[in-house]
Amino acid sequence: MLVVDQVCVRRGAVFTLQDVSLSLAPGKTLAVVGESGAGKSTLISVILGLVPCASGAVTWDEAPVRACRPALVMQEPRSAFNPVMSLGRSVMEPVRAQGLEVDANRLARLCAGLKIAPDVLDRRPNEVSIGQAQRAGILRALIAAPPLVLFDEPLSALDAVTQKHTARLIAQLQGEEGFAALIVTHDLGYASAFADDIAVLRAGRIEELTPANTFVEAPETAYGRTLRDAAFALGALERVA
Ligand SMILES: Nc1ncnc2c1ncn2[C@@H]1O[C@H](COP(=O)(O)OP(=O)(O)OP(=O)(O)O)[C@@H](O)[C@H]1O
Repeated sequence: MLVVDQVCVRRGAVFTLQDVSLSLAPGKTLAVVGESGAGKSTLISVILGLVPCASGAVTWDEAPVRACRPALVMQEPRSAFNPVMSLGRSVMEPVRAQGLEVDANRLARLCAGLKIAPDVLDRRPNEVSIGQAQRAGILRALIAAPPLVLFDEPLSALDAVTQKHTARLIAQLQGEEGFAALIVTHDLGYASAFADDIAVLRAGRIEELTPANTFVEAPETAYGRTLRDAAFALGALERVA
């Protein structure tokens, strides 16, 4: 399981994460919400070991997280891929980097689930739609069957119908594969519908960590209520319900 234990991250003189603690078990989904600049991307970076902890520790099964080869679904679907490589070649890289061959059955099953036509993988990122690139990003993350997947706004580039389809698909694949999922999102409707728990990050601290099914009815903090009410005002919660 993923354990983030009293982590502080400092950028220059400023702490961008302070005393952040959370855990995430296999098969579970934690949504991290919070306004711009709250530290959500920094949390992903520190989990992946891309920025150091000033204090505290991040582990997967009591070892450094990178040892479990976590996968990241990046926010910008097209720029997440090498522009001069076919999507298919980029997708295979995490498997080949481990000195393994791609399991053709697994690839076919994931492509079918993600509705990725074979010819899409022959194209470069600028030759597919943003939605196709986003689904290819999810394929690349899942192809090597990682135990931990970090999703940074995985639905942000998609229209509402494709968002719903892709959210359900991620949940279905998680049910089959049992990976732990940490999802950074601005979308409280998505978080409340698909996560087990919701962590509200505010100015680098966890303001509250609440089961998703009670967050909509009863956020634990005034700031949680502010976020919830803002999402209601924009219609985000009604959209998923
Ligand atoms: N490389 C950096 N150097 C200095 N400060 C940084 C750096 N990256 C991020 N920050 C600062 O850290 C804080 C948290 O940024 P972060 O990108 O984690 O927020 P976020 O919650 O992901 O925001 P958004 O929703 O806008 O993506 C911000 O104040 C930001 O300006």
